[in-house]
Amino acid sequence: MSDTQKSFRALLHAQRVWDVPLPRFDASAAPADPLDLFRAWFAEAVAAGQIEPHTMTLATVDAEGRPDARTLMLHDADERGWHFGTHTTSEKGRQLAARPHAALTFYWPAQGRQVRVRGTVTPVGRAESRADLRARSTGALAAALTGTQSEVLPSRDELVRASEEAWERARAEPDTEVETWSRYVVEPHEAEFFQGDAERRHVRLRYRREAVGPWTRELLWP
Ligand SMILES: Cc1cc2nc3c(=O)[nH]c(=O)nc-3n(C[C@H](O)[C@H](O)[C@H](O)COP(=O)(O)O)c2cc1C
Repeated sequence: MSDTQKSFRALLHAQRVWDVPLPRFDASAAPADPLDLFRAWFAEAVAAGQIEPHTMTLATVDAEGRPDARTLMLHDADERGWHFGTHTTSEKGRQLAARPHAALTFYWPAQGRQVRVRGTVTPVGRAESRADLRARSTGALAAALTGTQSEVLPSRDELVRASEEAWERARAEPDTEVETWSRYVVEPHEAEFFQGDAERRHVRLRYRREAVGPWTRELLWP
């Protein structure tokens, strides 16, 4: 084994998980709707000082059924589901157009918590997508205006040029439309809340429902 490999392994194996004071989670007192529990856990993550608790992994599948995943920002969570924004023309946008199913995961290590959501993905439509972008920062609009997400970039200079133009336009025309930008909503049929435990007796509470209707709740072996 090379020295680089050895030192990498030593560093890796020195890392710890569930090594901070963790909250107790009484699953028997959990609300009937996973949205209520998500909102409560989100507020607790913010209060616990969790960095960027509004970031999540979005997993999709490509045309061959091969998984793909990336980090995105949560734009909202309401009775329709969990919302995010992206380009319809991006890799994920194309994947979702062909196979409108996704999984989301949030990881909040400050409290040893994970939330998983699975569901059907629907674009919310032009009016809401436009409002979504308008409500966000100049930087978010500039990023959206830069466009061509997931295409091959021939050089860094090209990005700088396109980005400078996009920032200028975002400042001058804050209400400008970005045709390819859409807000999407993941309509959940399953959500799981995981509370880590130092003794590895983690609590996993899964919510499931067939269609729109009441949620069933069950505990899972960790
Ligand atoms: C913290 C963080 C937040 C991100 N938020 C978004 C987002 O809200 N929307 C988005 O399209 N990409 C976002 N990205 C970039 C994506 O991870 C990804 O690189 C991009 O969407 C292209 O993915 P795709 O090629 O699978 O379509 C974010 C990346 C990071 C690291």
